Amino acid sequence: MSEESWALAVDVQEATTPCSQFEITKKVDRLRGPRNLKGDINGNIIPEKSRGGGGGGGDEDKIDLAEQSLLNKLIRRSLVRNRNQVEVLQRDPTSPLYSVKTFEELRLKPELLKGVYNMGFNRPSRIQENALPMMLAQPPQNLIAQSQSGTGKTAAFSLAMLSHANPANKWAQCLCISPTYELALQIGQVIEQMGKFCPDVKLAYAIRGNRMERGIKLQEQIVIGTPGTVLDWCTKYKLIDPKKITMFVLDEADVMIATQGHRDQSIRIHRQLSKDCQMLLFSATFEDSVWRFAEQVVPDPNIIRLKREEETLDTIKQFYVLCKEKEDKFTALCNLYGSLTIAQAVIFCHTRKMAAWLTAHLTKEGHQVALLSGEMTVEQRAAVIERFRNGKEKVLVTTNVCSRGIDVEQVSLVVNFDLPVDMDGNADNETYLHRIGRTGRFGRRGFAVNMVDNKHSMDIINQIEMHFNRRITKLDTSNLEEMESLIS
Ligand SMILES: Nc1ncnc2c1ncn2[C@@H]1O[C@H](COP(=O)(O)OP(=O)(O)OP(=O)(O)O)[C@@H](O)[C@H]1O
Repeated sequence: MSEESWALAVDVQEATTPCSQFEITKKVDRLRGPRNLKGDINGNIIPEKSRGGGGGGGDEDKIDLAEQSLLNKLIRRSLVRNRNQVEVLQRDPTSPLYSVKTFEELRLKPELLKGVYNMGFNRPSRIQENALPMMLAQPPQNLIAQSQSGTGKTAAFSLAMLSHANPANKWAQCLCISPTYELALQIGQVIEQMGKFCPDVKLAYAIRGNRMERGIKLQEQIVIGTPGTVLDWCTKYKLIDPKKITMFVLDEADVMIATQGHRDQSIRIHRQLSKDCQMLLFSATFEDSVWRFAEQVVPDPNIIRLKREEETLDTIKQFYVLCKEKEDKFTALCNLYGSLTIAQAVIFCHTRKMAAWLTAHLTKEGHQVALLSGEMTVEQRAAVIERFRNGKEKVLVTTNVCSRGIDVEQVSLVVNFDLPVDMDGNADNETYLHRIGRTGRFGRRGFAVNMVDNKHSMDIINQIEMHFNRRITKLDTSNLEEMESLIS
């Protein structure tokens, strides 16, 4: 079928049997069974291990778990919203369950409390309410805590380590391992900031490049590092006596086990610790593999979980536009943009090449455009997102690489210049949800426009419609009146 005729066929089909296709695909979807959607209204980047960005095409961006995590940290300004209840599973269900509503209730050292308030924290976050009393309890309790990125885990264990460290003892007492150099530095910054008024508590970084003399003993009470270097410091250089570590923190367990060699190194470090050492493990996700690892590292754990908030398409109007080729998509995009009052828009392309092409053309048309793609460093990506967030550019063109990284409340339009597909070329519903889920946040109305340029992409739209059971309406961007009446 030629492009003209398939577009016509779609028109005819829509005009005559408006719901039939919708119904059929719905049935197919039911047969396929439910899919595992991990919603996140906060725009967190979620591991996409199983996906390669979809559908072939050469230069699509791949996403690295540790990079995602770092990007989240770099662009996050505050706690993410989560209205779900925290689930607590106590090791000893008969012991009373403590939770705190204020930092004062934790009876912290005044200098530490000052550091917490100095960071602008007024009250504990949802996960901190339960995790902090458990981490600070006497006798020490082991903990496995899972909640999405941005809910306050790092701040919680930083506070626990600062509270636990005894400045009178000049040896390493708290050991924290993190999957990468950059992530370790980020944690270190939190500890330094929070411990600003506790000058006697010192921090050492066990990361590559930080060369130490063999045989001397570390004087610092807190050590943060990556598994390889920490292992060297414990075994080869003997800078740390693992038996004197009384608090062990394993951060980002999901990222850790996804990184080659880190799982085994973490277990080797763990084996050297004393049986009485308090074990704390944190993870943003909790697949079976993470859980199995957690159980190995944390005996007799208390477990705290905060489920993600489900993302919803309820407040989002979804459309598709029939186009012939990329130039046509571009014209449709310009029509759309010219006729609507749009605060800010995010446009998703499948490949870097397409994103670069679109950015160049939009810029030529006089739009202020930001481009985000995989060849940039994480810091560059964070800077682009920051500029966009501050309204320096009104349009952000991007590939899958940050489909979940941007948390910009003023985005009212998301355009799928290329539709999200999985490696088999089928609709990638999860990515679709995350892309357009960033409009219409917190009860605001948002619009999503999908560019459809062949029969296959029309099939994808149908698959998405059925999956979410939400209508995606055809939009004619050359008909201003129709467009205004639909998008209002
Ligand atoms: N009690 C609090 N009150 C206000 N802000 C907080 C509080 N706890 C943490 N924050 C802030 O919220 C943001 C997220 O916190 P934090 O980094 O601890 O979360 P996280 O769950 O470890 O996420 P990630 O793994 O992505 O770092 C940070 O900007 C942090 O400064």
